[in-house]
Amino acid sequence: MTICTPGKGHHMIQFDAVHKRFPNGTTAVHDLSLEMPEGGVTVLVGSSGCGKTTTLRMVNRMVDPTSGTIRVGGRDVLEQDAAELRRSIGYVIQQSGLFPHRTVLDNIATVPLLLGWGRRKARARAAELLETVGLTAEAGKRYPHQLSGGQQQRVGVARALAADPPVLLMDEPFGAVDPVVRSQLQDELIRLQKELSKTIVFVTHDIDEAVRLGDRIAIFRTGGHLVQCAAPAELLARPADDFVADFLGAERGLKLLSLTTLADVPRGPAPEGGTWKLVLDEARRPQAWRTEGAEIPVRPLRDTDSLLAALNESIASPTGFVARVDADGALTGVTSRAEIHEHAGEAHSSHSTAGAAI
Ligand SMILES: Nc1ncnc2c1ncn2[C@@H]1O[C@H](COP(=O)(O)OP(=O)(O)OP(=O)(O)O)[C@@H](O)[C@H]1O
Repeated sequence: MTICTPGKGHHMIQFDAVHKRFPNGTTAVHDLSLEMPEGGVTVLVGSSGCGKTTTLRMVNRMVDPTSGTIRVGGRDVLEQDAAELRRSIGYVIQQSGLFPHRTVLDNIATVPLLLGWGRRKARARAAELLETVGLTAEAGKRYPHQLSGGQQQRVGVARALAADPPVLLMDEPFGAVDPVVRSQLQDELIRLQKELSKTIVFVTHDIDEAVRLGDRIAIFRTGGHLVQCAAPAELLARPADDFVADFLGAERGLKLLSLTTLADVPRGPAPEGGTWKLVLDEARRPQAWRTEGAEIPVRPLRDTDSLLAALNESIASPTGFVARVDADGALTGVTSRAEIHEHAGEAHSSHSTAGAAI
């Protein structure tokens, strides 16, 4: 049995020896002990049918466990009224689950109204949340089918946040949108989470999404077995077994580089007198690489960009150099392909030999 205990912080959600067997004999979750830290994102991943959704739905009692205990905020969920518990936990699903005959604003106001906030206050809160999730006031007057898939998902997130619940359950929330919109929605969630620090349980099939969003990732295999639960860097550097390694994919080394920033990689002055010259504007912002008779665009990187982005840029740049800039876009120096390569190798081996699971 894999037990996941993430350090000393407070655990908002605790699964203790939880088992779920459906009446038809299917074991969806097998002897699960898992703790989810307060204010952190725990991502549940694994192949289809491995029990992720069932695990998620046991948190708000949409499914009850056959045995074992689940606590939210220290309280056994089975000792709480199911409807009340559900209203106190935000829930976002793949198809947004919006009421088709209610306006977007009224959809978002659903839980506050159920909680007896009164129409005016509930709508004011809904209007505030529309803005929080990046939608216009005008969108609030429309009906769900008049929005794009990505916009509907934003409304789903706003609705889940309406009563400011401490816990959010998100079941493949971005599964039905195209990759560009998906990436935007992930960015938005990261931004929101920095502000709101909710305890989030997030189900996905997509390991890249898990690595991007998760503070911790729990990997399940068929039969509802938890195989490994760790911070993304730990998981990528030291998969517990072949199943996890296969699930992470052949590019797990590159994924690991996506978690390391460029900040510690040294930089030097831009090359002078060589084949390529870096053209700057009056604010020292890089404009292009220039060589005799040609100019090619430059894509400068900041210290907060990842080593993976740097590696990619160093390969794409015919000069072999990556231009580095500060927050205002002004040049701070350049780094060569060789240096980036060297640091990528070091970052990889330092993760692989780092201490025990965090
Ligand atoms: N109400 C139910 N009755 C019987 N079996 C069920 C029920 N709900 C889920 N199952 C079964 O339990 C197992 C786990 O299902 P679950 O939906 O939790 O998996 P999942 O990992 O979320 O899958 P997916 O990624 O495909 O959504 C599956 O074998 C599924 O068929």
